Amino acid sequence: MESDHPPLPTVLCSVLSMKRQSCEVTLDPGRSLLSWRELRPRRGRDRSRPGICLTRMLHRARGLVNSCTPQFPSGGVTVPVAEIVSVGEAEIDEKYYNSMKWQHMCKPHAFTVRYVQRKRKHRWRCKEVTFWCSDEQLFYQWLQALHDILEQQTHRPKRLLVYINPYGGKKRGKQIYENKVAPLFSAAGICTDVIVTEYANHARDNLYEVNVEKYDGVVCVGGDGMFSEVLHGLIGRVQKDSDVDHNNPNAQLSRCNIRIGIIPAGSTDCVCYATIGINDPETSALHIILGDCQPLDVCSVHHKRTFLKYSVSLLGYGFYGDVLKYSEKNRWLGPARYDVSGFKTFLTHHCYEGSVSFQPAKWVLGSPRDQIICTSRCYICRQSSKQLEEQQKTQACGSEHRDQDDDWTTIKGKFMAINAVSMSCACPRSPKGLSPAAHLGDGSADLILVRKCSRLDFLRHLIRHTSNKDQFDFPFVEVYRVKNFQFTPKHFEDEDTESTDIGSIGKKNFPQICTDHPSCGCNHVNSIWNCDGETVDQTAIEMRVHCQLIKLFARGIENAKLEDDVNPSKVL
Ligand SMILES: Nc1ncnc2c1ncn2[C@@H]1O[C@H](COP(=O)(O)OP(=O)(O)OP(=O)(O)O)[C@@H](O)[C@H]1O
Ligand SMILES: CCCCCCCCCCCCC/C=C/[C@@H](O)[C@H](CO)NC(=O)CCCCC
Ligand SMILES: [Ca+2]
Repeated sequence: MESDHPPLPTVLCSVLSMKRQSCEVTLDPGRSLLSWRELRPRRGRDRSRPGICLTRMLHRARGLVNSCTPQFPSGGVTVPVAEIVSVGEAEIDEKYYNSMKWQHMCKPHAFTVRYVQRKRKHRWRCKEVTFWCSDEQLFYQWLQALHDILEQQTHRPKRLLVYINPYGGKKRGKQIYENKVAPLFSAAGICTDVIVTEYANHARDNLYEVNVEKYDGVVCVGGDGMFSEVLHGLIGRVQKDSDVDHNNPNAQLSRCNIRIGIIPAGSTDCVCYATIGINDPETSALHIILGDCQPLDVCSVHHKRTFLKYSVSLLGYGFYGDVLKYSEKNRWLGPARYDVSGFKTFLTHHCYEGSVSFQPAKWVLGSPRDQIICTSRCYICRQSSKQLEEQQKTQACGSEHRDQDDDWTTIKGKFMAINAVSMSCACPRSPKGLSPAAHLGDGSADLILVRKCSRLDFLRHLIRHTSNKDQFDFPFVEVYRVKNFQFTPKHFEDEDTESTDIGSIGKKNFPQICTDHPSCGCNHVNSIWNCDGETVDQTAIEMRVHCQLIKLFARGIENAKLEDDVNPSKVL
């Protein structure tokens, strides 16, 4: 009787030589695993003369081919095919070749497998192992089998467009790419077109012109600002191509299917850190090579019916707006500019008056204080996006997104900081981020309101960003999971809100002195918005989250155990 099931792929199992040691090597296509383990050396065997045991190996190898399944109870190495970086003919260095006394053979039949090795704190390294085959036939059989199985990894990129910001962070972008990334891409057979940017917004503008279709991904080498350029270029290009008016705050934006990779070479590297778990160029390059895919929420920011910016990490007013404003003047300091400016901003201790209105993200399963961390293949993100899609289908409102009008909450007051984050915003300065339980792709943002408080209280709140303690556990801090929000500064409310000169509104208000409360610290009427590290001039804004609008070459945080990553500091 004929079976309906396709025949099981054949297991390839041979005795090969690795570092002068016999090894049983198995490729199991059914389970997509490559494994090897050393065979115990026989007593009395002359280990310095591996050539001698080749004949024995040859017999055993032939006997074992296609015959068994890998079972390595101890001591072996097993690598999922999905984590093999590349396979190729070994490049044998002369010294090793001579020492092997194999000079009599015309060519060594050896192949090298490069694969991902996990280190501490989400760091990945590319490890390599070389296997020697006893004859040419066996060598080609292995190369062919490994190439065939890697060909099935169809989600891996073959052609990438790379933008390098030579001036980001410590100005090491080019060096980082050339030394740490390019060799890995080339080993993995990835073709690249590399553009070293010559001015700010070069990458963004270029993305409107290039034929993006011919690439499997766009890579940016730089920090959050450089990522933001690529984000704006790609989203903008897709909306233009699909005739979506981005100035309409309710427009249903078209998703970008081309993935973005980030090689961290900036000052904060928040997007990279929060989606991979570390800001390490080699780790990022390996995630790109393996073809990881992490959907990411994007927030659109508008002033009235004018599009301002997109944000994926922090949209912050007050403290983080002021930090950015002062840091921009000190760019020459590199990454240290944020520390200097953070200290200065903390000392000035400004608060800002205004009103915040928002609609809660009712469909989401999580909440900002539930301590459920977003991880690889996050259940909450998958469920939330499914629910949101169904909701949108039933609304059946064509290309316009319509929110219900009945569930707005408005909060008025004086704030030290208003932060909206659509991801945790974890970064080296704050390993668990501004909102540790925020989700990368749940279609919501966490809106954190830090009301006016004493300097000491604000310091206690800030310090908790560097420890495991709950930064929301203060009477002056509130946090909401929202789908959108609007902010109107108090001074703006008093103005003619119908003014058409949008660009001048923020600038006009900024230098004014608060006459109401000369002693309360509100000596600046308005702050500015920090949108992923870029300044936004308008103070009155509205923001809306677009669920999973883009995709990154990342996989979220694997086995998120915050305790491992953060040194608990003193309770303040
Ligand atoms: N060739 C260039 N010359 C000047 N500025 C550039 C160039 N290429 C890109 N930029 C701009 O540099 C700014 C900062 O870059 P980037 O984000 O890479 O570094 P960073 O600001 O040090 O890091 P982070 O954003 O992580 O804090 C970005 O806003 C980007 O638009
Ligand atoms: C006394 C100890 C106090 C320690 C307080 C540490 C708090 C750090 C929180 C850091 C949160 C970063 C959020 C990410 C923002 C990025 O989109 C943006 C662009 O790169 N970076 C900054 O605005 C740079 C922001 C830099 C802030 C200092
Ligand atoms: Ca989110």
